[in-house]
Amino acid sequence: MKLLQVKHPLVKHKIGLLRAADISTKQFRQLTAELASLLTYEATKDLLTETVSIETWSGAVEIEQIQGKKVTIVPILRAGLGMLDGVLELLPNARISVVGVYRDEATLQPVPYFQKLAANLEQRIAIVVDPMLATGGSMIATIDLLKQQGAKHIKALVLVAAPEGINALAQAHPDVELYTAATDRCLNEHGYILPGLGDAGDKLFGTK
Ligand SMILES: O=P(O)(O)OC[C@H]1O[C@H](OP(=O)(O)OP(=O)(O)O)[C@H](O)[C@@H]1O
Ligand SMILES: O=c1cc[nH]c(=O)[nH]1
Ligand SMILES: [Mg+2]
Repeated sequence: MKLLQVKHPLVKHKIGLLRAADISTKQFRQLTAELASLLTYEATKDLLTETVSIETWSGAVEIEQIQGKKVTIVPILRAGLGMLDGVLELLPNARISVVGVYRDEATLQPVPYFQKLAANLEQRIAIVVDPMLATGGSMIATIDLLKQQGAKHIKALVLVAAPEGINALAQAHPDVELYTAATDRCLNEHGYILPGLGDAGDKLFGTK
């Protein structure tokens, strides 16, 4: 599996701010969206362009346009919604495919509960977004579902990844590309990432 930890200074700075225990809901939301944009910039570096001729004020000019496959963004409910606006900022025409998966607190197993996917997934690059890759179960279940519906080209964007989740995802879906802002130490006995962010969904939605 291709794994890219984005080392840009802005990413390092913003992920650091996101870890503060006393962060406000507003700041958590804002940084999550900003980091999502920065990861999207990295994850779209290999999009192909083609040269086309357009009319400008000074005559015909050749410009480059993104060609080929269209994109669908796939936020995993709930916490993935916090990244959606940041991705849309750079890909404003992308279709959105929503997948609901929660992690059973006792078993840590993913429980899918919603899906509404864009059409023609086989013709699209799917960019799956979720701030946390812990055991990897939620991401793997989402990618299983996308592949069952025809998706062939999948990139996953996360803010914090645990080694356990990276290994599980690499085993289950070696063809997927994973972009992360940080790779953390390990999971605790409740399956939370250390040092991590805590519960990203609760922080984004102001629950608990
Ligand atoms: O890698 P995993 O072990 O599957 O854990 C990561 C998942 O857990 C969190 O979701 P959660 O179940 O808390 O749902 P929420 O987003 O609705 O809070 C997080 O947003 C991921 O989806
Ligand atoms: O550390 C973790 C693990 C799963 N889900 C979260 O929101 N945080
Ligand atoms: Mg949660």
